[in-house]
Amino acid sequence: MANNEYPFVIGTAGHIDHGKTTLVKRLTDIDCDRLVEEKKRGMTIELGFAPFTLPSGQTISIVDVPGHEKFIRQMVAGAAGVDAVMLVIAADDGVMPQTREHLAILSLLGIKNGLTVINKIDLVDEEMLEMAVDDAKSLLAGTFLSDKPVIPVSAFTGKGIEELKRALQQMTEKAGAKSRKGAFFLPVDRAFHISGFGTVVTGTAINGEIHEGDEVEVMPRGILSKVRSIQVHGASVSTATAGQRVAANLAGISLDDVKRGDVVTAKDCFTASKCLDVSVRLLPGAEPLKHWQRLRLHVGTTDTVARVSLLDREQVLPGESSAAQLITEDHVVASVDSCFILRTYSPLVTVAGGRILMPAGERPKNRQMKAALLEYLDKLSEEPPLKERLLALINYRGIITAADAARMNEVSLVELMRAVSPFEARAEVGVIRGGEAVLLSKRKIKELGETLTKALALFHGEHPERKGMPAEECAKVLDLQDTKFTRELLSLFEKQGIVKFADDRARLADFEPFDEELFSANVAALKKYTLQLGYSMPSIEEAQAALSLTAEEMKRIIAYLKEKKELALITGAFLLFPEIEADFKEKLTNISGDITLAAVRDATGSSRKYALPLLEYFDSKGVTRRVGDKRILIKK
Ligand SMILES: Nc1nc2c(ncn2[C@@H]2O[C@H](COP(=O)(O)OP(=O)(O)OP(=O)(O)O)[C@@H](O)[C@H]2O)c(=O)[nH]1
Repeated sequence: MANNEYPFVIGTAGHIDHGKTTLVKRLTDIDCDRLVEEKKRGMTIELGFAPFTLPSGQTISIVDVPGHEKFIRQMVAGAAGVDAVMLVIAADDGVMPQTREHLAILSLLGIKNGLTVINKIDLVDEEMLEMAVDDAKSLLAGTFLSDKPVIPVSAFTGKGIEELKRALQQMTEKAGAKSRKGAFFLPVDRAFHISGFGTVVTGTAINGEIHEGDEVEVMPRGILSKVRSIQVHGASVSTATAGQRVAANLAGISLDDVKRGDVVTAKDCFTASKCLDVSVRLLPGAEPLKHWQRLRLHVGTTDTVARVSLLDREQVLPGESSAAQLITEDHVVASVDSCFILRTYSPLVTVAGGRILMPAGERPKNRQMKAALLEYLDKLSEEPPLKERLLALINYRGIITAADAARMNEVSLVELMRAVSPFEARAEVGVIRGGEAVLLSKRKIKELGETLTKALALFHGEHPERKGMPAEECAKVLDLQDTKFTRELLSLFEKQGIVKFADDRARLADFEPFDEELFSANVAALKKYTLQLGYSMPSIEEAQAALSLTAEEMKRIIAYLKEKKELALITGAFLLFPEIEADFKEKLTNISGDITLAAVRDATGSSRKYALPLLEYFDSKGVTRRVGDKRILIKK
């Protein structure tokens, strides 16, 4: 960029033949009606950019937006890169229908700065001029131009032009260019081939900058290319900045790969989508906008068919705004905060427009998601600063990779992490850093924490012998694909005091950890000791004393063996292992006569103290049935 060049773009608007092109020529000495076809038809059909030197010596750009109703979509394309507008009204004609429509569209496109020029004053007398000015002022009332200058000129004779130049300088100084930080975004308004050169695209850069040699992506198809050379206003440069009119020669792609409506962007920064989250405003004179109404959408240089999904109402009334989703027929690549226009088909009339809140939206799958989406879009409608946008996104999604959050907000990962860090410090957002960084909302952490603590309580009950749930199992419980991520999450839970995480296992904070190996050894010792005693089975207390176990250890071993059905406690709290149970059953089967207590005692070599409770236990299990003082074997 030359030193005195300032990335500020003024667009023209106004009714056909009110003298926009003549005025731009008068200001800049450039005839934007340069195409042969335009000359033939006497109309501007291609956006014409002209460098304009302010009285201060600074050079800004004027884009001569065509005036004919048919070419409104080109104005939308141009307006996306416009900082201020010059609305031209001919003094002899006054306010005309297209003056009104253009003003409405400019408001919808979010233009906030500008001034009004009353042109062709050489054709009217004082009184007519006064009327034209009054007429203009009543049109401007309540719009962004109401408190801005209205300057009478004659593009033809040059009268008033110096005043206009000064007013344009003041406007530029006061307004300042739009903030255009962020990833490079260039909606393509023309693509053509120059032999010996290759494919060239032109457009107004909306965000960021590009340099010679940069890798870029042609969206929505995601075709990668390299910037071979760049021109700004016809001069070769090595860097082009947002706000400038750019021609870029793209290496390695053919003219089939890129067309008007595509977007040349920084690599991996934008997402092509068929669902745009927006704030839509219906023009005061329009018919009510119905849910699922099919309209023509213009955004940047793209136009396509879109259905308007109203999230919380059946219709939007004239003059009202609402959060909505635009469901498009083609993939659209839009930048956050860019403006759009909706037009009916027949007649082809602009009815609504608004701002894109989130370019890659998701259709809500249920009522709860819809409510969350609405809350999120309401927040975005307030045009919050980045930090709050991010918090709203994280709260809405619950869990999102930092890379996705950065892409959706068109900021670098570094900027994103910086913006998130105060929330992390206040535990409003959880950040998982191992591998790809992931952001979690407080609510999501709570939900996941609750799911995990419930699962752990069950787990501890079922596996009292185990120290905790392995990380892999936790991943399944939490419905997370990635165990590595789960481990990081478990560490975060530990930091927040939700669970304990050690030796790759999670356990409830109040669950007593213990040595699993020692536990297994104790289980084996108990079994060995009990089986050695045969039919003189020990009570819990006897076994505990014999093996020198604590009451707590014994309790855990018994719970573990019972859970695994490897131990039964029979009346009087004797320990019965399955081996003895099986042996007892076999012995009963082998008794040739009646199964009496005496016969059982003899067969097992045990005393009444053990034989009777064993028989009663078998009765309770339905293996035997007592008839008088005998037993009948039911299950053999
Ligand atoms: N007398 C007079 N004629 C003017 C003035 N400005 C423009 N004209 C004439 O008005 C006609 C239309 O001017 P343009 O500059 O082409 O108008 P435009 O608004 O750019 O028109 P479109 O590009 O078709 O939208 C031309 O014949 C101009 O010579 C002016 O200040 N005084």
